[in-house]
Amino acid sequence: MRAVLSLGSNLGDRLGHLKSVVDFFGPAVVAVSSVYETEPWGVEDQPDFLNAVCIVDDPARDEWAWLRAGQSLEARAGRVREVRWGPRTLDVDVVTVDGVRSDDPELLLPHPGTPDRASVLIPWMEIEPDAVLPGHGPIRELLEARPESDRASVRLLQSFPR
Ligand SMILES: Nc1ncnc2c1ncn2[C@@H]1O[C@H](COP(=O)(O)OP(=O)(O)OP(=O)(O)O)[C@@H](O)[C@H]1O
Ligand SMILES: Nc1nc2c(c(=O)[nH]1)N=C(CO)CN2
Repeated sequence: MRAVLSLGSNLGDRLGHLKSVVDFFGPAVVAVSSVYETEPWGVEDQPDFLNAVCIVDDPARDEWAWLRAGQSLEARAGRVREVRWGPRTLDVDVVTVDGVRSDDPELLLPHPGTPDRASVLIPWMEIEPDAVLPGHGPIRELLEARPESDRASVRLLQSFPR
């Protein structure tokens, strides 16, 4: 199935952690955004994040397989689970998988944070400007609804290293 993944890191080798995901999924990666440096939301007293979005497609992987793969990459990056919205070496969020809707707390789809997060919407817009978030509408409109201060907290850093 086709999935939109949001990647984030604000500890250690931030760029290397994002790159590890794209390297791992290899030919399943359909598109990757640039890398953005973003001010932290949620817990604000923590280092800036690097964020990117990648689109992956693999007929052998369903939404659960994408979640588990992301979690194993987080573990490999040495991620320790501590504070909600706190600092992390690698965060892989499953944003959407085709049109799947899920209210299982282990796998909420679409990811409920998406409509509010310029750090996801801006990189996603870069690679899929006409995307629609199931149940929420066009991401272009979701982004336009964000306050300017929010959009300004997401800054283009560099193209994705491949
Ligand atoms: N769409 C999803 N993508 C990734 N994890 C999800 C999703 N829906 C639910 N989860 C669950 O969320 C938990 C991980 O939460 P985590 O600690 O990464 O939250 P967070 O990144 O701090 O906050 P947020 O989920 O708001 O970004 C995991 O147990 C996972 O099963
Ligand atoms: N800018 C930004 N802020 C965050 C992020 C993130 O990926 N980017 N992830 C968090 C963990 O849930 C908490 N805060």
